[in-house]
Formats: sequence, structure tokens, C-alpha cells
Amino acid sequence: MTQIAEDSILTRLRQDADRGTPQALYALASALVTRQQMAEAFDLHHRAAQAGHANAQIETARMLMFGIAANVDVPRAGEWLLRAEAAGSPIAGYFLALMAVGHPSFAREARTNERVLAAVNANYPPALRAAAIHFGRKPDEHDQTLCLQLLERATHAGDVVAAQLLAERLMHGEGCIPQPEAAEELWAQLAPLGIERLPDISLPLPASTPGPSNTLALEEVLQRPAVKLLSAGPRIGQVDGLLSADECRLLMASARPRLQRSRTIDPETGLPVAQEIRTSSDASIDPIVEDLALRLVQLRMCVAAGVSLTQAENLTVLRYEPGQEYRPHRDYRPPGAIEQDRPEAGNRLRTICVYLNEVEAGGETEFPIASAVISPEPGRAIIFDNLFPDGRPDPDSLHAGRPVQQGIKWLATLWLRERRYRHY
Ligand SMILES: O=C(O)CCC(=O)C(=O)O
Ligand SMILES: [Fe+2]
Repeated sequence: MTQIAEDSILTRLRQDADRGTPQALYALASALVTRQQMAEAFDLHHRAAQAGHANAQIETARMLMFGIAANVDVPRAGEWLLRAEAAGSPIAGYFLALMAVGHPSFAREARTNERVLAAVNANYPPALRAAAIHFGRKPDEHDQTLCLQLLERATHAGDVVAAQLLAERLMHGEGCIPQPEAAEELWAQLAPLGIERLPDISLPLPASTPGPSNTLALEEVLQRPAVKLLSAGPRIGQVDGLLSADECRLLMASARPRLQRSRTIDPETGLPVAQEIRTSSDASIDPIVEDLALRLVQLRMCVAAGVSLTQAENLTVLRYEPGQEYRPHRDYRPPGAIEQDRPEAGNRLRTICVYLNEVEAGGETEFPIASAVISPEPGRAIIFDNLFPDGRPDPDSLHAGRPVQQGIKWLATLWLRERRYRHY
């Protein structure tokens, strides 16, 4: 669109907004958001929200959740969402469920499941995707069918991540008989969007005790898995099959469009720089792109690590090609780096890494001082302490991602702080 045509649209929206109907305020605010004029957009969304416009209430809440043109204010975001939900918006309920996932009362909040179900019934793709992945972990045939049906509905609603999960299931015959033609058809539709096939992974269903069949019970994520201890000092643990094939694929598909050359913190300046120590690519998942499914996976990782989700830095997904590696390093941060990124959260207490695919050769994680070597297996997690119990950095936590020799290695990492890092 030309600049002139765009300006005339904005002028018309402004004239309409001057008459002050909530819909006109909302329309102008939405147009300003696409033009990155966030301060004015927030003011207009807020006015429309006060006048009772449900979508403007959701947008006001989202801007307060993510601190866009306003300071993060989670309680106020929650109030706006409750108002929008009371006015009949299932999407507002979805965001309330999303925020509840990091909260200590999550297990007792039966309404979270009801809210997600309402958003599923409204065909809201992020809710369909999260519910599909939830049912996909359950071995019951009925739940597996539900998973596929929900992925299909999300795909029809335009969700490209769900489409990738669906294609992989159809290809491998997970929860259905193998349907390679249907999978190929989906991949053909995704190709013009620049989306390639995901790595082939085959994984038995996770060993966790599933909730009741045919019932959405997201609190299943809070079950603490058995951790196999590989070393007592520093503590290194392993959990096989922590994540399901759908969850591994979700992480790879969500990260792929956001990959860039990895950076590490320069100990001198405390600033991120590209260095030979870490030659992979990675994607940091900003909370603003975090959907319910991604938050549930991160909560699962945090439960395994015995740490609150609010202590987690942004999820990082790494991708190593042959020859790429993460040379020996420690995850705790130099003092300068802590000061630049929420010093009140303290240092990196613990790390959890989950391998997302099979690596043909190489790519093991090695702890040279603790004498542990872990081979990548999809869904396998390793959890290790970076600090002594008294908070001092433990130099024995030295570890490395050995060079990949053949194939690609995908890994998801959460660096966990000593205290609260996230707002919710
Ligand atoms: O790639 C690996 O095996 C290790 C990754 C790692 O050390 C990290 O993400 O902090
Ligand atoms: Fe590390």
C-alpha cells in the first residue's frame, strides 16, 4: 500500500475515533499497533476497554502483561481479562489460563481447564494446539484420536505449527495408521511458506501417569518425574522421556523461524557477542510469543528441575550443525552480566537441557570435571547445578556440547535463577 493510501486510512480511522464509539477506538488502536505507535495505541485500547469493548480489554491486558507502552502490571492485566471473560470472550479465558500456568495455585485452579476448553470450543488455535499436545501424551486410543482431531482443527484454522505436528504424526502413524500421502500434501502446503520437514524422531509415549482419558487435566504437567542421579557434586541428573515427540516438535517448529547465530556473554563487558566458544544457532523465545503449549512444556521442565517457572530465563532452543559445538563453559554468569539482566533474580542456580531429536553422531554433553557424558536422545533431559547450596559458583559444573559429527542436534535450555526472574 502506498504511503498516501495508508495515511488516508489512518485519517478516516481518526475521524471515526473522534466520535468515540468503542469499536472506532479499537479499530484505530489496532491500526496504530501495526504501525508500532504503541503509546497512543495503549491509550486508545484502554479507553475502548473502559467503554466495555471486550477485544480492547484483551489487548489492554496483553500490553500490561508484556509491558508494552506500559509497565508490566499483572494484577491489572488479570482484571481486564476477567472483565472480557465475563462479557463472553473465551480468548480472555485462554490468557487467564496462560498466566495461571506459572502460578503456585495452578494445581487447584479447576477453572484453568474449563477456560482452555472454552477456547478450544471457540476454535482458538493456540488452545487447540495446547490441548492436542496434552491429549497426545496419553496412551489411550481415544485420547490419541482426540489429539489428531484437535491438530486438524488448528491446522484448518491456519496454525502452521499444528500443521507440522500433524504432518509428522500422519507420516509416522502416531495415533493413526501411517498416511504418508496426507503428510506429503501438508508439507507441500507448508513449503511455499519456507517451512521444511522437521527432523524425524520416533519416541515411545512418556512414562508419566496420564490423567483420566477424554478429560483435559493440564495439572498432569506438575507430576515430578523420577530423576536418575549421574553425579552428586555437582549434582547432575537425567530424565529420559521427559518430553513427548509432539513437545519436541513444538519446540523445534516454534524456534525455527527465530534462529540466529548464538551469542555468549563477554566476561569483560557483560554484553552478548558471537564467539568461537559457541558456534550453534539459537532462538530465545520471548514471553510475547509464548503460547500456552510452550508455557506448559517449560513448566514441565521446571517441575523436573524442582524450580518455579517464574525463576526461568527465556527458553532458548539451540541448533547445531556438523562441526558446531559449545566449548567447555559454566552457565553461571560473571558479576557484570547479572547486573545487566535482573540482578534481583540472582545467578543461574541450575540448568535444564532437553534434547529434541536423534543425533547421528557426536553432540554429547560432557562434564569433564564431574566425569559424565550424556548422549542426545529425543525427550531426554539433563539437569545440573551451577552453584553450591550456599550460592557460590561451582567451577566443577564445567560442561560442553561436543561437536556434532553427523546430523543435526536440537536442544532446549532453561537457565534457572536463584529467585524470581519472570513476572508470571
Ligand atoms: O549442547 C549441549 O549439550 C550443552 C548446552 C549448554 O551447555 C547450555 O545450553 O548451556
Ligand atoms: Fe551450558
